[in-house]
Amino acid sequence: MANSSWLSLSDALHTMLSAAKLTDKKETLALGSALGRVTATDIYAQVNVPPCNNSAMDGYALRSADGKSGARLAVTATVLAGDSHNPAVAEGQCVRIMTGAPVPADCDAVVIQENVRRDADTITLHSDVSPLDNIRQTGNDIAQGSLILARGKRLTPADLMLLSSMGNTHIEVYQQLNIGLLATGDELVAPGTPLQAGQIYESNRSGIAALLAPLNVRIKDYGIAPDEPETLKALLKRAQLECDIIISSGGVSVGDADFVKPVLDELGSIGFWKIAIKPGKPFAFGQLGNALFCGLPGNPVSAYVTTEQLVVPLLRYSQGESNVGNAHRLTLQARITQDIQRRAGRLDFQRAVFTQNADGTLSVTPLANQSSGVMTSFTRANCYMLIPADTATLNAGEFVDIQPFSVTSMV
Ligand SMILES: Nc1nc2c(c(=O)[nH]1)N[C@H]1C(S)=C(S)[C@@H](COP(=O)(O)OP(=O)(O)OC[C@H]3O[C@@H](n4cnc5c(N)ncnc54)[C@H](O)[C@@H]3O)O[C@H]1N2
Ligand code: MOO
Repeated sequence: MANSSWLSLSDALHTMLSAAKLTDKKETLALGSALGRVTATDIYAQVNVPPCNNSAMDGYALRSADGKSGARLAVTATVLAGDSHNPAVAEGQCVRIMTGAPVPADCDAVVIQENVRRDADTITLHSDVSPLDNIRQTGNDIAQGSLILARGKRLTPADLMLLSSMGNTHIEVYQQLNIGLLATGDELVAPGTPLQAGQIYESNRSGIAALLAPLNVRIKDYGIAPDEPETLKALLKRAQLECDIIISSGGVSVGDADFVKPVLDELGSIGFWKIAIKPGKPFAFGQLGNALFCGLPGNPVSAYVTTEQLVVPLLRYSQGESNVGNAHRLTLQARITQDIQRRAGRLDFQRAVFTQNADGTLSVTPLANQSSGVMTSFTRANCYMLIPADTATLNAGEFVDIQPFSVTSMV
């Protein structure tokens, strides 16, 4: 049943981003260590790329005025990539030139060698040549002084190549966020230990840490806390001094051993509790001293979904990344292959498999078991299928939104 006190996903995200403290601590890193970090300043091109007119092809540099089909030109010199000489080229002459070599100042075109016949030191053109043919002009990729990366850009491999192409060796980025991670629950034991009666293996921390790995944060693992308020308080008091953001899983519901919310209330403040999403309803957000606190539900699927949909955007925003807001996940449209009946009230993130049809359209089939404790359907799925909060019935053939798993939020 829907409840009017539950926030929508977008309102929850908005509240979290509004509470985020943008990091202002910067550091300078060698490019080799900067992948996935966020730029802390605007970066302007220090040089033209390419730095001089150079040839895009192997062939002959000439004056385009001489470039008529059938013309015969004398080959007077050779220029290789890396050469610095600038041979004079008179009317009726040309120079042999290689890809990447500087084009002599007297020339304004390059003809590819496939379009000439060479006899000793003479070439005959097979076709007309136009000004600037096969020339990569100075500054054509990047003009010196132009903005190439704006502040707030998460660095991709392509960005690092671009920076290197301009001669940069280091870059100013925001410092890593310190993220505290803990699991709560008396029943939990770390994998590697034999299970006793009543115990299960703790799995949420490994998945959450892996989901955060591309964000290049520093994770401090506080381990597994028992369902005991005083121990939890002591742990969170320590974590709030050591972390920018604390992420816990479990203990946020209404059971007799669910202490996370009352402890958050006592030590800090609760921003909101409960969101109209499925899974993930009892997600709690608040403040502990100077740290933000995200209390994920303990069910593994709920913890995973709320990490992806709420925690990742919060971290990206806190890291200084611009462009987090409206499009943090690519959303496509697919036709559902079966009827669905469900109880309306929460935006449903169903684990599903999408395929592409011969005509390019997409079809999507939800997996049979959508229980919040079942991770197997996650590993078999390749997308979320979203059912809007107010939708109770979907008929086969209708369009639904899907979010493919393999496309991350690095837009
Ligand atoms: N009376 C109600 N009961 C529940 C409600 C409700 O509204 N009323 N909400 C349900 C929903 S929805 C969820 S989600 C869960 C969330 O509960 P908690 O956050 O308190 O989670 P726990 O009770 O601690 O654990 C739930 C489940 O997940 C297992 N678990 C917990 N942590 C881990 C971990 N780190 N690794 C692996 N498995 C974990 C735990 O053993 C439980 O089976 O509450 C519903 N109840
Ligand atoms: O919200 Mo719970 O996450 O439905 O299982």
